[in-house]
Formats: sequence, C-alpha cells, structure tokens
Amino acid sequence: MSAPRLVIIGSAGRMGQSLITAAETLSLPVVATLDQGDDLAAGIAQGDVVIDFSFHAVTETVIDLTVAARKALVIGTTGHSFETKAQLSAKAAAIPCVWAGNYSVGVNLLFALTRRAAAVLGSDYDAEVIEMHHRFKKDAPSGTAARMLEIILEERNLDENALRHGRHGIPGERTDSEVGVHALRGGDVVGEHTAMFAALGERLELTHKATDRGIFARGAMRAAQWVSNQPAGVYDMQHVLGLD
Ligand SMILES: NC(=O)C1=CN([C@@H]2O[C@H](COP(=O)(O)OP(=O)(O)OC[C@H]3O[C@@H](n4cnc5c(N)ncnc54)[C@H](OP(=O)(O)O)[C@@H]3O)[C@@H](O)[C@H]2O)C=CC1
Ligand SMILES: O=C(O)C1=N[C@H](C(=O)O)C[C@H](O)C1
Repeated sequence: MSAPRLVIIGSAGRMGQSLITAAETLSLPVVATLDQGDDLAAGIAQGDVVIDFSFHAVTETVIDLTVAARKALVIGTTGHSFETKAQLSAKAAAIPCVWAGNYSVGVNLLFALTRRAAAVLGSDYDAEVIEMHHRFKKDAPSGTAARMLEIILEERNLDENALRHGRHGIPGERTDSEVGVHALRGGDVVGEHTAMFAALGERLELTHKATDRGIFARGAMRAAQWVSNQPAGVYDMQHVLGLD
C-alpha cells in the first residue's frame, strides 16, 4: 500500500517544523503546508491525511473541511474544554480521526499508569497533576494534563467540578474529593507532566519528561499511517499503539 500524502496545518510553528522533519526522515510525502491566511480547503484536497498542530480556534474549521473532503485526520492541537472536545469529536467521527493531547509513546504509557494508580490508591491518596512547558505555550493546563485529569476523574467517579486550578488565598484544608492542577511556564521546557498521589506516610509520583519535539512528531506520523487504513471514528493514541 502506498504512503499516505500528508497535509500539515500549522506548518510554520514549532511542531509544524518538527512534523516536516519527521515526514522527510520517514520518506512520507508532504503535499501541502498550511498556516494562517492559506486556503485550507485547497490544501486539504491534495492529501490523504490532514495533520493539524495549530490553534484550538481553528479545529472546528479543520474538522468541517476534512469531513467535507472525506480525508483522514490527525489532531494534535490542544486547548479545548472537555465540552468542546466532545462536541467536535462527534463531528470528526464521520471520518477516520486520531485525536490525542500527546503523541509520545512514553506519555501514553503514563496515561495507563495514571489510571492504574488512581484505581488502586483510591481517595485516601490525594491526586494532583503538575505540568511545565516553555514560555510560548498559549493554553493551560496542557492537553496532556487535561487527559490525565480526565482519567483520574473517571476512576474516582468525580466530575470537572472537583478540579482545583492552583490554590491561593485561604482555600482551607484539602478535601478527599478534589484534584489539584498546576501549570508552570518558563524557558524552553518541551513538556513535563507528573501525576502525584500523596497519602499520610507516602507519596507516589509518575513523571514524564520530553526533551525533543521529535517524539511527538514521530508519534503523529505513526498515527497518520495507522489512521489512513481505519474505518470512520475518533481514536486516540492508545488505539494506535495497541494499549487500549
Ligand atoms: N498532541 C501533541 O503531542 C502535541 C501538541 N501540541 C500542540 O500543538 C499546537 C501547536 O504547538 P506549537 O507548534 O508549539 O505552536 P506554534 O505557535 O509554534 O505553532 C502554531 C502554528 O499554527 C499556526 N496557526 C495559528 N492559527 C492558525 C489558523 N487559523 N490556521 C492555520 N494555522 C494557524 C501558527 O501561525 P501564526 O504563528 O501565524 O499564528 C503557527 O504557525 C498547540 O496546541 C500545542 O499544545 C504541541 C506538541 C505536542
Ligand atoms: O504546547 C506544547 O509544547 C505541548 N503541548 C501538548 C500538550 O498541551 O499537552 C503536548 C506536549 O506536552 C507539548
């Protein structure tokens, strides 16, 4: 089977440049590179798989155009609320689509480990998620942290109201049913995530540190090759890696 022709949206950005390098290394053809002001529909028409790492505000348009063109889609863009992601996923389900907040293999294992820890340790263990990224990142908390939080909320039968984004003033003693979220920003940090489970007498920390954006780009290439042979539906990187 021939290699899928790739369309990259957000191509001039940090991830866009990494994606182009990864495609070259893997000899995958990039047939269109798109950024603000470009004709997205015309670019999308040229390819088989659209890869979007741009800005959350353009995701709905990207999905609509890719569905209309009947192509496959890989979404890496983050910054959507849980509600928006659910609404947009329903639209994207009309085509084969992988949508993941993080395309690294290590982070996808971290997701599985976070689920196991949240389930085994239970509410005696206070769960907090901490992430750090470079000073240029626009959204917070990161898409990866959002997924870790979603997993912890699912395992503990909690909803979004349990999240505590930072703490200041006099928030009072911590309750069993809250999950803390802390987003640090500075310098050139590529991406670091910790799920912390703290009890009286011990603390478990699960940490992933990315040091090179190539790790996300290579994962996105793997997803693009995989999704081009899938039926319509929204998948995440767990499906691509066989971790589901
Ligand atoms: N899922 C994953 O594994 C990863 C996801 N990401 C996510 O990818 C996204 C991009 O990150 P990064 O590359 O660092 O960001 P950058 O700001 O470096 O790049 C974003 C690119 O998208 C372009 N862009 C913005 N708006 C539009 C638009 N309306 N149409 C087309 N292009 C547009 C920008 O152009 P301009 O500069 O002109 O605005 C820029 O070239 C973020 O959401 C980030 O969180 C990042 C790493 C890994
Ligand atoms: O913006 C970034 O840089 C990153 N974004 C993703 C996220 O929001 O989780 C993934 C990675 O951590 C880098």
